[in-house]
Amino acid sequence: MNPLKFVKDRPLDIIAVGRLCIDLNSNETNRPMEETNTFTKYVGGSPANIAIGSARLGQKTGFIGKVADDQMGRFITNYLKKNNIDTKGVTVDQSGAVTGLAFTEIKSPAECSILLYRDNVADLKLHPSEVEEDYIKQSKALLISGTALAKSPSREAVFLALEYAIKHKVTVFFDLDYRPYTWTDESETAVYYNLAAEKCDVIIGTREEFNMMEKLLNIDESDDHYTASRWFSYRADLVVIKHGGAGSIAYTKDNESHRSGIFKTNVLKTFGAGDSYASAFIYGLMNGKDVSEAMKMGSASASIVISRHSCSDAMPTKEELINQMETAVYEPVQV
Ligand SMILES: Nc1ncnc2c1ncn2[C@@H]1O[C@H](COP(=O)(O)OP(=O)(O)O)[C@@H](O)[C@H]1O
Ligand SMILES: O=C(O)C[C@@H](O)[C@H](O)C(=O)COP(=O)(O)O
Repeated sequence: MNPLKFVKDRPLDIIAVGRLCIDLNSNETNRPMEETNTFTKYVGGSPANIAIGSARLGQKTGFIGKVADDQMGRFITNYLKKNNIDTKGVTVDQSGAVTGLAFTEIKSPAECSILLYRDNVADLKLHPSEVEEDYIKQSKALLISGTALAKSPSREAVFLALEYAIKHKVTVFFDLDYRPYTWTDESETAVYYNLAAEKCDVIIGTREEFNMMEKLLNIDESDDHYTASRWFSYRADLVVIKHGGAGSIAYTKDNESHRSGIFKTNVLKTFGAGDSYASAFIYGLMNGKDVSEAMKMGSASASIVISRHSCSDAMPTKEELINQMETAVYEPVQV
């Protein structure tokens, strides 16, 4: 069963809002970053990865974001265009802001970390005046990403995008994407995450991200069902809680639950799992799949991306995704 009803006949399937950054992934693996010397540069940033994944699957994809006025900003914009992503909503910062960098470390397949350089980044300077209502109303869906709530004016830009989406019946997906580095105060984080989540139709996050949101309200040790049910009294129709290698669980407003296992894979690194899961999960829901099948698509996409070096570059095509679902070993859920 798919609880979502998307408006039809719009030029775009999905517009992502948020950061466009650079991933610098260590080429030397199985060692700490202190012992690595070379990195490969990829486009990064959770919403950027999800947008690239969506476009790779054939979704008509747009983006609302801000890039630095430098070589990195141009590298990013060119890459989006090469991946058939509409960049009308991407503006260029003129304040001297820089591109966020994510240095990634692969100590072992299970022990990866991300070192974020995010001071004075262009993506958080996205201004409400740069969010176009006429652009958002051309899309069936909008994806927002939690880190864009970390600072003004990006925060207000996201809330304006949410208002436009609601006004024009654009289905809103919220990928929680909690990066503690980007925030200064956990209660501030939780306040804005909760306020944004009230306006969203689908909320996707890990158990830890939902715990952060609930800690503010002195809700400790809640379970996935309680977490999901909190949001059905607002706009949410679907809440997904991800549990890493143990799979994921989704709850719908009509009290159905769906569990998805994982696809066995040769894990090179674990980051990229969430973004690839989100892009294929959303693709499945927008292309007539029921929740369980869409979750399996998300899991299959994640299993491909964590076996590869990058996130954005590694996002699978439709053919790769179908092949993975047909050939990889599926391990039933453990959550
Ligand atoms: N070791 C793994 N092997 C196979 N699939 C995995 C593995 N880790 C995560 N996944 C898949 O990726 C999805 C998202 O991973 P998770 O780590 O929960 O999200 P995030 O990357 O946002 O923290 C999981 O629900 C699962 O389908
Ligand atoms: O989101 C960032 O700024 C870093 C990403 O580009 C990076 O690829 C990553 O951490 C992916 O995160 P995940 O998919 O949530 O594991």
